[in-house]
Amino acid sequence: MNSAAAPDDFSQHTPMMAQYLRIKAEYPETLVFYRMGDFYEVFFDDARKANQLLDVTLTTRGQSAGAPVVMAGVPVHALEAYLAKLIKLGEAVAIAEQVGEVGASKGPVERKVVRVVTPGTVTDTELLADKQDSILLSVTAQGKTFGLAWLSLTQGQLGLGQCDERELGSWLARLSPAEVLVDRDKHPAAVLAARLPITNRPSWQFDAQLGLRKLCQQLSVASLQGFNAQELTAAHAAAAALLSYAEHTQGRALSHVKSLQVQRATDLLDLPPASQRNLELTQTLRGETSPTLLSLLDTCRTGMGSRALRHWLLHPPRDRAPAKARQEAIAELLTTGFEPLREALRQVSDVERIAARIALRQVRPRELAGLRATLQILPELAQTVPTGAPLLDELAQGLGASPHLAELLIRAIAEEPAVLLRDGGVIATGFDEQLDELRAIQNNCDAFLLDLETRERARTGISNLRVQFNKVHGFYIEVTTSGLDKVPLDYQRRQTLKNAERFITPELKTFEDKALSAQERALAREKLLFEAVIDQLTEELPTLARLARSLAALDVLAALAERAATLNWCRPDFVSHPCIDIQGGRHPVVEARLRETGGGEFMANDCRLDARTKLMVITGPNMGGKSTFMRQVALIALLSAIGSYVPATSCRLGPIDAIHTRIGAADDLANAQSTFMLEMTEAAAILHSASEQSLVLMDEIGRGTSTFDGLALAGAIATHLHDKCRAFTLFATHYFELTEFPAKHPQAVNMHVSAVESGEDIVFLHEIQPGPASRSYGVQVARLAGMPSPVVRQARAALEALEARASEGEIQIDLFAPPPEPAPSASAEVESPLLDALRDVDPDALSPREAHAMLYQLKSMASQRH
Ligand SMILES: Nc1ncnc2c1ncn2[C@@H]1O[C@H](COP(=O)(O)OP(=O)(O)OP(=O)(O)O)[C@@H](O)[C@H]1O
Repeated sequence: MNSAAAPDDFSQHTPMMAQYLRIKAEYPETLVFYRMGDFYEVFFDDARKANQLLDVTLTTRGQSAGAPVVMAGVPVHALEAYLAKLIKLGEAVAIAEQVGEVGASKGPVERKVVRVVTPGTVTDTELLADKQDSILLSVTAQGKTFGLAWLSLTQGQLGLGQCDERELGSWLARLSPAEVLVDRDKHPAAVLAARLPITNRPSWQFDAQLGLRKLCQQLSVASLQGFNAQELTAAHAAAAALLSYAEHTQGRALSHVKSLQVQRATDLLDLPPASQRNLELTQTLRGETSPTLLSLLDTCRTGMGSRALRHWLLHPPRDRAPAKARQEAIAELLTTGFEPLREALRQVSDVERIAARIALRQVRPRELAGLRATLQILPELAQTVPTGAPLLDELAQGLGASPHLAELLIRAIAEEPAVLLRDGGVIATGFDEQLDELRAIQNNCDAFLLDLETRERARTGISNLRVQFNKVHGFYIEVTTSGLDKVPLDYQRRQTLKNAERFITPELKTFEDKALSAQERALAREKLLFEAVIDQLTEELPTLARLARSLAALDVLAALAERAATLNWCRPDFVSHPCIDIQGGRHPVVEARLRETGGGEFMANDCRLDARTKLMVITGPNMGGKSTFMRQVALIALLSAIGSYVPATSCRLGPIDAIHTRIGAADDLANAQSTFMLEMTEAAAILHSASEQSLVLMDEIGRGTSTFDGLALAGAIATHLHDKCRAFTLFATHYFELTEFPAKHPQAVNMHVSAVESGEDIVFLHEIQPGPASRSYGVQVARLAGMPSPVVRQARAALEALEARASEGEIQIDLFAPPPEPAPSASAEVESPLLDALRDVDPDALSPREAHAMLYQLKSMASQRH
């Protein structure tokens, strides 16, 4: 049977199945974990899914409505591990707990969904990647405009943005959401292409007016004017679905979500998905997290720092002011020393996530102890922040979290609190008189029981009589079989064991009532007090959020300073005129890998582009270092934009608005059939959007098709980039014909990667030098790669023959000639004397001689025209 298609009338089912199906009907697209004793059970289709995804065994038990009940279960204690696995797979899980008293009413215990865990809304520390934020994104289209609204529940931050269809891919790559909410009837192609976990929501939830109202309510404002977001109606529509979904999964209002950021694509340096991928910023081309630029940079001491660093890297501002402020801070840290700050940061707990969990009232006692420890070391930590750079001063101020917060936590929370509140022992002694009294009763238990034992032994003469307690039977006096004849009359039998009897006396019963109720009351009291502490902490959420931001930014700055010092990087200079002037530039990741593997020294290279030289045609052998050189220029530009130092001896940069890359790489393998289409699609996108301030990397464009096609396209693309986009372009190619390009294009130059031949071998120098490469050395590279020698010999002979033939019958084609005008369309009214003349001819009126003359005249008119 299919549970999703189950009818609303569940009366033919067993009471428990009816209850389950009622819950499931509310969560048709979510796996429902239904608590039964020590297990969470899943039924029917959910069970089959769990069986596939989690490898848990399918069973059938009994029947309901005449069909066997298919089920699978996961043990309660292993829930987190299973949830983590499901979240990673992009699944959502609704957890239905037993909320009623056992036996309180007829039928099954009442159950309710207490939380829904989805990839974009998880807040459990165990389920979240330490170094990555979990973003929930909602996307919807209004006409041609796409509205985006996103939320980081753990940061308590909302974001809004709008873009057109072409830009949507960049937004998705930049935000890299864990879950995307879309209108169930309209799936934007870019969302599907990005292969992100999708959650369908009904169309009516994407309502702009509702969204605006919800946003205002959430942020406690009358309008969004103050955020410059009043007009973003498409984004409001996305926000409507976003907020209702987030509230629905948390089962409560999101009281801590109080900040809104409006992102405009024009504020950021554009990093399209292809650039993020090709430059291996956060993932290698194979999809691994290391070695990448982020893995090299991230020596942060806290998860907050690592997450902020990732954010900085994917959101480089175009405005240079923030980068300059960060540079200044790094310079100060380099002068004064960053190690003490980094050492202090080691002891800091994840304030950002703890704050979110306070807001969602999910915080655990130990997390509060962690927060307390962090608050206590803040004054010491603040001492390690150098003064002098405005940004550092501002961040140091953010560390001045109110001392009364630390004080509250010291007073309220036990030194080493229990893991769970329900175990007790969370509130510190001395915080609450009533709790202390209740605890004293419990603590006096031991003394009372010892005393009673001594007294009863004396009274009865049973020397091995024992007074004890267990959870099931409470307090009792145990007498072994040998002493049973001495048992007094006031002993009432409680339980019979094999070799002993257990009794209770009126005195012990009275004590038991007092002790047990004291324990229960103490637990209830602790719960109440804990809630009150959370209430007080909730008031301080803005302070905690500011503290988290300051700690994260300090961590990133200290890590960037450490990287600059360890890897010998320099501080880039920003200028207002167009230029990319890098001296001694290196590719940081390739350099680090060479060092790790003992692969030799990295060869540093310069790159000079300015208003007069905007395009480099780079030639040279495969493996010569072309791709590495181009990528390093892009990475240096990006690192500069985020305020980092860069791997170079000096660097001067004018304004840059985008980094576009077209690099054929591993994606070619994955999409073998569409390689050329992909290549052209990416190239077309670049030609459409690159501006004079963009940096464009074109690596071997045209290699996905036949030589002539490829060469012709490469020539035309280079021409467009040079003449129309006028972007800073690094154009690596294996088409030698393109080395002619600079001769006809004043802003282009030839560069090549050097290599020397020694005998039949080739040695790569990895040095970028002016001028075109002398030849391509393909055969030598193949030999290096271990190609069998007969193949190398045959290839060499064939190459010589081809070269000889080419030089004999060389045809000169102007690859870069301006394109011909498009042919006039048939319908267009074209002024043509030839056509006019032809129209005037009356063939029947012409003598053969005249006809002959006319033919000559028309022919001569036609050849004049072309
Ligand atoms: N500047 C450098 N210094 C030292 N080694 C380098 C340098 N540049 C590249 N290399 C080494 O050479 C290898 C090949 O470089 P790269 O992939 O950039 O060559 P390529 O010219 O783009 O080759 P292909 O045309 O086959 O893609 C790199 O993996 C690296 O190990």
